Amino acid sequence: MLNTTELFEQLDFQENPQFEKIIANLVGQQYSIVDGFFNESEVNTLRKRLLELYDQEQFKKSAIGNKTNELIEKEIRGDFILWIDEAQASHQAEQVFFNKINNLVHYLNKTCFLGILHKEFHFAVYPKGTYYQRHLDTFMNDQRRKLSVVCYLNDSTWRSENGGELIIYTPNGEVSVVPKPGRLVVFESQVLEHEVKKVTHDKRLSITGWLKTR
Ligand SMILES: O=C(O)CCC(=O)C(=O)O
Ligand SMILES: [Fe+2]
Repeated sequence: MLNTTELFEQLDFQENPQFEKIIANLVGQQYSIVDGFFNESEVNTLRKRLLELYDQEQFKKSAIGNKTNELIEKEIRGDFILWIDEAQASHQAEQVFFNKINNLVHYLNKTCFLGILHKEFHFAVYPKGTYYQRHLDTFMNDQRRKLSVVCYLNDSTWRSENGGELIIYTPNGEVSVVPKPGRLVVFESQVLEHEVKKVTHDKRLSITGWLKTR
């Protein structure tokens, strides 16, 4: 019998401990939290890019639904978003982001046969006082959303007192996630309800997206 490492060698495939952890977590508890998914310099590059686009007023009020079917509903969510078009992503920041995400997607498809064929990602800014009420990411019309992926781009001065925690409602209780820079959260879009608590200081910065089947 081959062990996993030998099997991967034969498949000309490099085992990735970080991705393995995500898979093990997803199998065991339907979500995974990975610190340092993006390193400090990558987070700085991404944050700078986000703020540049935000300052150019390219963001718009978020809506309920998906990219093609949006309904603005201020009571439910208060963030501002900008969809990222990967095909147009010429900037270094977007390339850093998609390189790593695409590696993860290839890994998931190869090792778990997840069949991820599409992705959609947006930058998000939650100004002070905003939140996103408890919801399921597939609630409107998108059953193709398989995994939700959130990556936090706040700077290192972000504190838990700033609010804006992500609460994931699991069968075993609530999990509270502080939006620390570089932290990635992945969870099953069709299964786990979640919410973003009100931001009480500063503005909360992130990239959120979905890995989708056909
Ligand atoms: O920013 C987060 O932590 C989660 C955002 C979210 O739930 C969403 O955009 O659907
Ligand atoms: Fe969500």
